[in-house]
Amino acid sequence: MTPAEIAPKDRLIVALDLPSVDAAEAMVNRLGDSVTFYKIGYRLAYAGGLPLVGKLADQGKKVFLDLKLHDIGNTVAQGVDSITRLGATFLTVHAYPQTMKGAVEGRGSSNLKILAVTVLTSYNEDDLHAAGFRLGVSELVEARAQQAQVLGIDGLVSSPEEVGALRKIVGHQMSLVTPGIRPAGAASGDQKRIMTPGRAIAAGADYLVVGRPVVEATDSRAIAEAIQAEIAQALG
Ligand SMILES: O=c1ccn([C@@H]2O[C@H](COP(=O)(O)O)[C@@H](O)[C@H]2O)c(=O)[nH]1
Repeated sequence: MTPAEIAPKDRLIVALDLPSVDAAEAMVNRLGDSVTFYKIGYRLAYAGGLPLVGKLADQGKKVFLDLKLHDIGNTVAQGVDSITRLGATFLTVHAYPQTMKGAVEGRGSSNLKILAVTVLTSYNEDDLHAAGFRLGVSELVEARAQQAQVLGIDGLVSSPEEVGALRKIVGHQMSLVTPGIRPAGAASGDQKRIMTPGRAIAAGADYLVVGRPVVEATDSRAIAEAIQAEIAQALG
């Protein structure tokens, strides 16, 4: 499927950052047929959430496993090989060359798509410098995107602020997935590079990841559907 063929509704990925499998399943039930794509990250994965990947896939949902792997290449390759059997659509690794190379090797010819996390959306220039990087956010995101492309990575995670530049580098060969999405007026929390759903889609993002604004809402389904409507409007 080319990015242009992705239905507006399927571009919203809801982050199930919830404390238990019961809480996650209750959220999936509340969202019903409105949401087709879910993300499982640290909180749920370490609370027994990995079997939920296959369960959601059996219900026709897609699952983004956001484990942000980073280790020596051999360990990453072996870990990713195990993960190919869980039924996820996307898996994240950090965008370090050895890590990305190992992930591509572990993925092999399976259907699992590897996304490289370029620079976390909670980081700004000061945070990067404090972590010892010489490059600024946009330079590091672009350098990592070029390396990811050469290594055969399937997609990139960045903030929507970098999507325009990334599209020029990688074209439509790689999926561009953006957290750091906030509906107008929503609290940014710890996110520092943020955009509204409509602006992120207009900038060229393929998928939007939204957690707290949906899962902490009084009416999660209404918020998810409002985001999907904004996505559809931005796509024209
Ligand atoms: O750079 C990144 C990579 C991953 N994330 C994850 O996305 C969600 C965002 O949740 P919100 O509640 O909408 O802020 C969360 O699971 C992060 O781990 C990211 O935010 N930035």
